[in-house]
Amino acid sequence: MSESLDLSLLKGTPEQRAEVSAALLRTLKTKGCAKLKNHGIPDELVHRLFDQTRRFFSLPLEDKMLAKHPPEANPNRGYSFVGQESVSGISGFEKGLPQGKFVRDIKETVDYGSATDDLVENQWVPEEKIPGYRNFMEDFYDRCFKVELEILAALATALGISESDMVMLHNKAENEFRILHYPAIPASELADGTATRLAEHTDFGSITMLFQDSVGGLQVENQQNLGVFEGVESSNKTDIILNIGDSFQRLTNDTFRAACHRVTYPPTVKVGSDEVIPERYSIAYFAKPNRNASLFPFKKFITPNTPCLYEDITAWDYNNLRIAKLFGQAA
Ligand SMILES: O=C(O)CCC(=O)C(=O)O
Ligand SMILES: [Fe+2]
Repeated sequence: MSESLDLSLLKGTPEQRAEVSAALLRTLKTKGCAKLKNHGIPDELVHRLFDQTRRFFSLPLEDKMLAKHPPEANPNRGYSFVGQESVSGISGFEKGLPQGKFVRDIKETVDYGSATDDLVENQWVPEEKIPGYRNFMEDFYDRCFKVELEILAALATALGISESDMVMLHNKAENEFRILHYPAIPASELADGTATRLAEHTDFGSITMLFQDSVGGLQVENQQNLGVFEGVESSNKTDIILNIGDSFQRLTNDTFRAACHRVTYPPTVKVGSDEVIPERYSIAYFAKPNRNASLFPFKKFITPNTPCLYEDITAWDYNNLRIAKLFGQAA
């Protein structure tokens, strides 16, 4: 994966802004994801985000279950234990493939939304279990929202569409924020292909901003070489790893395609060996268009040569179509 892009240049001269926006678009279109540094969220807070995440997952299971996710997809809030959700149900979705074989994800997660969301509530463990946790997470969500809008505006510039239309489409912060823990596991347990850390998938929203620790194992499909998954280098956990989701693919009428990604063996561990794959933590912020917004492609992308590929659907209906496939398959 190429160098991290310097996001602070978005606040530089008009030339710097145009240059970094174009580089962002180019990297996403070729590599499938981009790494961003100087994004405005202080390093110290990213380190604390990992600390808080570790604290949550270190709680006993009965405490984590005090903030449990319901067994079904919605409301998509709260703690999902290992095995509750499996992403293989949507693996072929973006490529129009039928549902493939079921693969278990060996991960546990917690999903949050905006603190001001009036449709669904976040699930928190009691404050005394992890003092300061809720405040920290709510603040971090808000910080991600600010960065999200800057990135979306930059992408709009690079695509030649209205920045304000793009921002308006996302101004309600109806996003999702997910902490993930992949427990340590013998490599041999993943060897027969019935289980993995996180099965191949695309994200549903507009853009995803991801933080990963230094363990490694995240792979993204190269957009110029489909079928080839490249490891995302993991030495700097304060970098944001950015990728495009399906909603953006629809809005741009496939000018921009959502990149498939997955989490598997880190580069240091031999496939099927007796080694134990170390535990891994990551945090994903899924930026989504407002629930009531239409995902119909922007006019600019519908031309005689590029006819419209998509029916009209609201962001919320589309989200629910996708998320329904994630839960309840383990039985
Ligand atoms: O853990 C990771 O690095 C990736 C997480 C991810 O792709 C997701 O939650 O959608
Ligand atoms: Fe993802």
